[in-house]
Amino acid sequence: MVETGAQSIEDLIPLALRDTATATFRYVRVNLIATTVDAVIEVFIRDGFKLVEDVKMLNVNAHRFMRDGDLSDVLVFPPGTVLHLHPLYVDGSVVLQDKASCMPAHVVQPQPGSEALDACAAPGNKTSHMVSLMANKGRVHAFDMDSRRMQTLVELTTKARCRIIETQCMSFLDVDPLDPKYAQVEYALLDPSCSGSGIVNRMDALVDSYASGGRPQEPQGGRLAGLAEFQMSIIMHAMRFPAVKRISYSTCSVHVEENEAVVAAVLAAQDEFGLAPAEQVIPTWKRRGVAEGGLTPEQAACVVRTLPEDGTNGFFVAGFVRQKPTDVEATRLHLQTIWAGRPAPQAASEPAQNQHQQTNQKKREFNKSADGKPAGPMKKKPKPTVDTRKQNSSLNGQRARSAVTASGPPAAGAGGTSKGKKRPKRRVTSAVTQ
Ligand SMILES: C[S@@+](CC[C@H](N)C(=O)[O-])C[C@H]1O[C@@H](n2cnc3c(N)ncnc32)[C@H](O)[C@@H]1O
Repeated sequence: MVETGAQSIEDLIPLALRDTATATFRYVRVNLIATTVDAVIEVFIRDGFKLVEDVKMLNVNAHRFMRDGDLSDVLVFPPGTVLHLHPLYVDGSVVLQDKASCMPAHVVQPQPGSEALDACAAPGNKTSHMVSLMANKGRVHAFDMDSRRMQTLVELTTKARCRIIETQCMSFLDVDPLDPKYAQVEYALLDPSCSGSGIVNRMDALVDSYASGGRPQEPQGGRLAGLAEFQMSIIMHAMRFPAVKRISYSTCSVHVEENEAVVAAVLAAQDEFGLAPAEQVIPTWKRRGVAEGGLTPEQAACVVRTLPEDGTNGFFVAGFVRQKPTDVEATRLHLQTIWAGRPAPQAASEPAQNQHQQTNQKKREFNKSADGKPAGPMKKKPKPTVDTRKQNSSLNGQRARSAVTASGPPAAGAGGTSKGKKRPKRRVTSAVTQ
């Protein structure tokens, strides 16, 4: 970017392509690290824009805009509004991000001062959104396998003034959930590679989501099945972090196989997490999931779909919440023992020890391998296999029976840990602390 003299990633897009990127409304996410929604509204009004209350009044020629009715930090402009040269965008006070892509951070709801992870983070729009909601306080662990996209994440989140992101260029599936470093991680945003079939806005296709480069393609043959297995393994892996209590799972795909069916398969494969209730998942948004792929109508009402006719890209978001609280202190004590290589310290009390044993028992069950043998909860790299006790998974019988493994990329564009390929070394490409 520096070499080309571009000010932002959108500047790298040929002008001809920018003209085609006007199919949907233009959404402006206010970066709460830098400013407030009211302050941004004032600036636009000073610049000659009129604040209106009805979407029917949005008209590009009349310079109008409005607050978004579902997301408190988002403003809506008519299709075709050119904002990438606006000073608020250039200085990082606002981010140009499709509304649907702003939903996951609102579903995961990370609190200021807490710890969160972003499993497939680059180029980082949702990572910086979480940091904005966290008021730049706490820690966000951002993982991505693609070093080029990770570099973009570092640039974009630096521009957005994020100071609490620690990036690691590696497969999320190789991250050890029991590493003490992640013992406080309570929130997980999962936006893994997908078919990209929901993307209608060329600009978003180029700067925001889907896979690791290339164009969205119509899925062929088993590609969707491979993506679904990979997506499920990412969710199951995030569920192994002991303190994680809230997860958002999203795709920019319109296919049931990557959306409702993956959620149904995850619900069938474990019982630590359930679906977040509808009132916690963008409750004002009318379009919900479809009762297909194994989801009941009640479950489908808990997840969100968006379509181009809603003025956004096609997108899907689901929230998972831990059903029972984990005994984080017991887990921490246990981890301390393992990592220090010395005998277990006396637990604070007998009940805590019992609780701790129960927690491990649960984990052993959770980590059971496909043949039913315990994989061992304290393995350095626990295999993200899916417990196959509940084989009536709706993902499809074949897949549920074979259990998801994360040992190889399911299809071109999706990223597991590549067999036969050299793995990217686990490394911290940038660590920014407060
Ligand atoms: C849909 S994009 C993420 C977009 C990002 N969340 C955002 O909003 O800017 C999916 C990302 O997952 C990454 N990825 C694929 N396989 C991965 C894996 N096993 N571990 C971590 N990241 C992976 C890809 O490199 C790609 O950057």
